[in-house]
Amino acid sequence: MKFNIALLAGDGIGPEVINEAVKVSDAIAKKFNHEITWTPALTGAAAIDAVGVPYPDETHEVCMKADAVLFGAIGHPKYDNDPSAPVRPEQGLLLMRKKLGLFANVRPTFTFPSLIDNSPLKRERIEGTDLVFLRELTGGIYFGEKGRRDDGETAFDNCVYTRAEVQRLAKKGFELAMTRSKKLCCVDKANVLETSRLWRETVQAMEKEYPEVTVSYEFVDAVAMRLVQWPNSYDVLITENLFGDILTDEASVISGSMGLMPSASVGEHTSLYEPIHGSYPQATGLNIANPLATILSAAMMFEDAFGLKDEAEAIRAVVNKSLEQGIVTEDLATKGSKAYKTSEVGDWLVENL
Ligand SMILES: NC(=O)C1=CN([C@@H]2O[C@H](COP(=O)(O)OP(=O)(O)OC[C@H]3O[C@@H](n4cnc5c(N)ncnc54)[C@H](O)[C@@H]3O)[C@@H](O)[C@H]2O)C=CC1
Ligand SMILES: CC(C)CC(=O)C(=O)O
Ligand SMILES: [Mg+2]
Repeated sequence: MKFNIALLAGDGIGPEVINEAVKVSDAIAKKFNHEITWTPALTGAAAIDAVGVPYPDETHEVCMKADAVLFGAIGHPKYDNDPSAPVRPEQGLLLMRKKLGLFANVRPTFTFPSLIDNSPLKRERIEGTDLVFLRELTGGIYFGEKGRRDDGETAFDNCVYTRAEVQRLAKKGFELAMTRSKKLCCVDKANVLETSRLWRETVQAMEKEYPEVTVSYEFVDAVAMRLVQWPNSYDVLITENLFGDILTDEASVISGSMGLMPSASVGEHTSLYEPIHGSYPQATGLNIANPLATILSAAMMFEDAFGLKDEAEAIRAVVNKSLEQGIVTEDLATKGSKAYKTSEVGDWLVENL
């Protein structure tokens, strides 16, 4: 098969982890007789520097024409440390998600048997964890009206959801639950927020369409606690944009590193595969970032976007093998063991595929 993949490396460690994902994807393509054409495009701070905007029209065109998009990360300290910057890399990320219609961000959280002791959480709590967050990605407080009042002393960010937005995300959640253990948790703050009450009411109304699915409704603050206390009690979780963003970073602690967790952003026009982490600016250019979240995102791309399960499994298998053999970057290296460079991990995976 032939694929055209849009390649959006972004900022910070983005280009470094993307580089390794390209190496591994090309090796997989070669092994299974596929042909990949990568089309790089600008995004984030790199795009602001080059053309003044964080998600240029040309980049959007490239994404729309591609069979899938592989995304690194965006963000730069010069914007993080300047709250008054009029144009920000993150605006590009949000615009990209909106324009590509990527309303559902699938974020699996799982453990690797060889890394159980890398987690600060106790083995008996986390062993066997295998849950999936479906994070709503194009609505909520990140996209509502925001601003400052005339007094200059007051700021606001509105959280808005429509029933249709909740329904399309929840539908994916129910469908996913049907393919797994038929357990769905709707995470909200319905005791306080009107948007959460709309979420709860909408999901409750959909329950009759999926009689086999057992749905629980839990408040986000309690989920934040139970997620690290009893992660095995969850299977599929649906939630709004902000809650999903926060809870999935928290959940990455279960796996042992933020640098391990992949995701798929799916929706209307195309699908995009991205690690859940950001541009980790402290590591930029040091060749130390863990590339596995991006490589495992590429595995999700092979499976979900191209329907190539064997290729995806081959990537996951070699990743598992590398972890078992201690070929890991410094975030996973235990005391006294060697920390491999980002590019060394990629090279090892290619050689051992
Ligand atoms: N999707 C995206 O492009 C995202 C962009 N950002 C942006 O990234 C910048 C940095 O944000 P932070 O809050 O520091 O989040 P971050 O996810 O970049 O880093 C947080 C911490 O996670 C760990 N980490 C992240 N990626 C790793 C990797 N590949 N290997 C090993 N460890 C890793 C590091 O300990 C790091 O200090 C900001 O500009 C932010 O806006 C943040 C989150 C997502
Ligand atoms: C700019 C943020 C919305 C990015 C982020 O934290 C994420 O998508 O996980
Ligand atoms: Mg995040």
